[in-house]
Amino acid sequence: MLPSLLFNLWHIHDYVTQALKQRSGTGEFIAPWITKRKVVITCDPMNVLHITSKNFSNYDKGPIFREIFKVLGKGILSDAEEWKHSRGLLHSLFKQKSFGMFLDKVVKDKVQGCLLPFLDHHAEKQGSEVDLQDVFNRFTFDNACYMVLGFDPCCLSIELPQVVYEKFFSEAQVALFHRCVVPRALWKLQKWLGMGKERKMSETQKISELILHEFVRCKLKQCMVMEGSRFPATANIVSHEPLNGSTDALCNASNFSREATSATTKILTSGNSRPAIEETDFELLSAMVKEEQKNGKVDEKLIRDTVINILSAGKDTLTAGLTWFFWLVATHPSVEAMILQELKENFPEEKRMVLRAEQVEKLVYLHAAISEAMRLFPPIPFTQRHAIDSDILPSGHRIDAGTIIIFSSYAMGRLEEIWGEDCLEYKPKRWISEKGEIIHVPSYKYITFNAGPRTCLGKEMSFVEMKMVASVVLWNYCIQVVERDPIYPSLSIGFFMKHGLKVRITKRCNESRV
Ligand code: HEM
Repeated sequence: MLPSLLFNLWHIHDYVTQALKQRSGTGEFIAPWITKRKVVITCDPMNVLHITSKNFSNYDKGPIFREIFKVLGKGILSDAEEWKHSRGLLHSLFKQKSFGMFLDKVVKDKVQGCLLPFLDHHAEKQGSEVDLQDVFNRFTFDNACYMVLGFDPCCLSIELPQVVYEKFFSEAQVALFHRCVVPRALWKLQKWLGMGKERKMSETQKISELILHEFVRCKLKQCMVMEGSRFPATANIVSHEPLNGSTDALCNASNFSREATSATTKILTSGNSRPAIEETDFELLSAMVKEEQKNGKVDEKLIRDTVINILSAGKDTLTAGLTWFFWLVATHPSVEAMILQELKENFPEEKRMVLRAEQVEKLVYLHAAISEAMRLFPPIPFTQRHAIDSDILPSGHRIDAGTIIIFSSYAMGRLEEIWGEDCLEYKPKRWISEKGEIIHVPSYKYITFNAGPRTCLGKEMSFVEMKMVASVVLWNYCIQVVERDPIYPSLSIGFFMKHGLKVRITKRCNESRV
């Protein structure tokens, strides 16, 4: 299958969807480059239920995932004890009311302070093109950093500055996807030779370790000072150097690292356009340190890995989700009209429509429009698992120990059996019941946020953030897609648009809200 796979790589998700359709939802093949293991690809909801929930303990991320995604370390995106520990920790933090309030404040401040001024600026320069994907990428990165680390790198500003860390974060996505599809020996060789995407990859690893190493260290020190005698003796902190050596050695390793060092220094010492973290704020890194302290041990590396896991889990997914959503709305005027109608009915007094988290809960149609966009274009289009022991799937396929199983969320979102004959159409109404409520679709059918014990921890906050952004942007601006570059996904772990989403923005007048 390799020649066919490589030939169809540019539209891999549609190719897989078609192939699965011809095989009643599940196909298997031997992948010689993955040590002759069997790979099973499925979009059968019963198989997905089995793997993610019913026989959960038999399916982990496995050694191949760990090798490919080594850059993510051993936090919540790993297996076994590290996963359990990190999941418990994050789950308890995310459900706290103060975290919800902090999220609301962070997003609202960023929308008001950066996103709206940026869009106003471009709306005034009529005719100027904006890449909305890039805008959302910067927006979500700034928010994620502020929420997790308590600093705002200010990637989203009118000058669109190059922020080294963000740039390499995005490049790592492409390199990781490359590792998933090319023979292992090839990417290993490229890594050894320091060539191509692998060169970028190792630079990314160096910089993320460098920056986070410094950051977590700084934060631990700060926490010690703030908490005084209540904070742990240093002996309780399990300390680690970055994987690739000491900070100094990293700085000397390449030009890139020197660049990174100055970026780090800048970040650590200044550059915060938002008010500094206040006492009542709930920045995750400090909250994690405090929570770990209650358990008697602060593992610096685990905290660092958890931080990088949250940054990568939360940033690109939201960027991809927002980008495809805005493209679909801009190309479906009837959906846009319904969203505006709902805003008008629910918030007749609001001028700019910068809503709070509790306000966006009322927006059922908008919720449906976002769910529908992520059905057709799931921000994580496929998920991989590894079978620990042999098993038989509900579809009858035999699974040997060590088999890799991939479930395609993209194909599942386009299954006629689940969504009906019009499954390829963008129809938010399919999500709304006669009573006007959101119809619950079980997560093993709508797999966008995964299912079972490893369901996404950020699902609710993602809807809140996306609704806050969508309501204010659609209310205030008309978005016209520039029809020049074709719209199709890039070959990346995150489901981005290959050429970005180029649009022209104008201010919306009252008449166009009717
Ligand atoms: C539209 C936005 C999002 C989508 C579509 C999404 C989707 C997913 C998916 C499919 C997984 C499973 C990945 C796998 O097991 O291989 C996952 C896991 C996870 N997500 Fe999200 N995610 C989104 C946003 C977020 C945000 C904003 C956060 C947090 C800030 C977050 C935190 C997590 C975490 C911690 C996990 C790991 C859960 C575990 O393995 O126990 N996600 N997400």
